[in-house]
Amino acid sequence: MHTLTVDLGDRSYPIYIGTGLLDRAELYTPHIKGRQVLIVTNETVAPLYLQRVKTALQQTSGLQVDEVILPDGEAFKNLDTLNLIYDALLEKRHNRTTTLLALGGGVIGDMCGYAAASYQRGVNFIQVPTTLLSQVDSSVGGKTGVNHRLGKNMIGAFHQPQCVLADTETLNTLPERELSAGIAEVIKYGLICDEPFYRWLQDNMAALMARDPRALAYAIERSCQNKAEVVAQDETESGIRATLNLGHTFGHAIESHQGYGQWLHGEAVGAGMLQAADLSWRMGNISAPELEALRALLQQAGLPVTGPADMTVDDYLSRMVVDKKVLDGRIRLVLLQRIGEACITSEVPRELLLQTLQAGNRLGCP
Ligand SMILES: NC(=O)c1ccc[n+]([C@@H]2O[C@H](COP(=O)([O-])OP(=O)(O)OC[C@H]3O[C@@H](n4cnc5c(N)ncnc54)[C@H](O)[C@@H]3O)[C@@H](O)[C@H]2O)c1
Ligand SMILES: O=C(O)C(=O)C[C@@H](O)[C@H](O)[C@H](O)COP(=O)(O)O
Ligand SMILES: [Zn+2]
Repeated sequence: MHTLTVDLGDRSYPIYIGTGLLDRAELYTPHIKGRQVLIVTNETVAPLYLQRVKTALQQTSGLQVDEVILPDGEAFKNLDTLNLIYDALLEKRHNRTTTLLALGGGVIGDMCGYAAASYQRGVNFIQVPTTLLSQVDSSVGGKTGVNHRLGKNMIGAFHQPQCVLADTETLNTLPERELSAGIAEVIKYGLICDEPFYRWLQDNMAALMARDPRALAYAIERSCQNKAEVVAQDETESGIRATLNLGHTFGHAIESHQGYGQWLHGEAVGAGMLQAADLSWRMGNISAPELEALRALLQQAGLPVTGPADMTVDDYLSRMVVDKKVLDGRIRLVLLQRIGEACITSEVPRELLLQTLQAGNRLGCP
């Protein structure tokens, strides 16, 4: 097992990464302060992993262990589903010392985290991510929340977990499409802050897609290390943390326009990162061969390299103007300064943005 730390002073917490961690009672217990735990999971993950987590927790005598099993999917990441968590907490009389435990992917982690941030004005929670995307990104950093019909993650809070327990063996049951979605966020770290990792990904994408355990473990650790460093510098996104949003202004527009769940978050981010890279090329920041190499890497990872065929420029713009990074009414975008370095700008010439949005499957063409 490898242990990384998210360094936030007296709110620092560990990220445990390894195999067989779900069963290890001693990893959970130091992070459970009271006598109650509510496991939040969904109908897909519960039959696979719920009993193992319960068995581990029940080794602590006197601990009340309850569960709530939510419907599965991005379409259920909303306030209605959140209410099912509050219902369970109240019906089972959970108090302020309770601990919530998110067992599942990013949808479960974001919703469980927001329930923890808001229940009785804030209780503890633990992240047990079971998708690649949640192990490399969503379980770390304390962004929690739910979607609104008009925008992604529009209702939420920053609320850090007590620990993150990433059992990489859970990835053995993950559908191929979800593996690819997770790889999109992995590629993101290479692009925004870690060029050597980007080169490693170019050399090792076939191993990752074949779920080589060593390659996966390395990619997860390196991704978490990168994210932990950014979060430690800027927990609430007043500056550098926004770089973790590369591709997301385009990607969130795709997700909400298509209807949540039609495009997976990672798929929309994959297409969105290529749009951001196309714009970076139009701005003269990266070369045409670098743009082509990114397209090839995304394709090798099984990710889309164009947005939805039927999405118009106006469809994009009407969604992009509600992005959380908008400042003084102006869209702010994360672009590439070069491969391995991102920049945040509201100074993009409008005609270049329109060219990118119009380019469709001809990204990278004048
Ligand atoms: N908070 C953050 O910092 C952050 C970062 C990135 C993404 N997100 C959010 O995360 C969400 C996407 O997360 P995701 O990609 O994990 O999607 P997800 O949570 O929908 O999980 C993907 C699918 O895999 C299933 N699943 C989970 N674990 C499994 C396993 N081990 N075996 C088989 N099936 C399994 C789930 O039930 C679901 O059907 C989005 O809502 C996105 O906005 C948040
Ligand atoms: O942790 C962050 O910061 C991120 O931006 C990570 C993203 O991958 C993630 O999708 C996040 O939820 C997007 O945040 P939002 O503030 O744009 O909703
Ligand atoms: Zn994301």
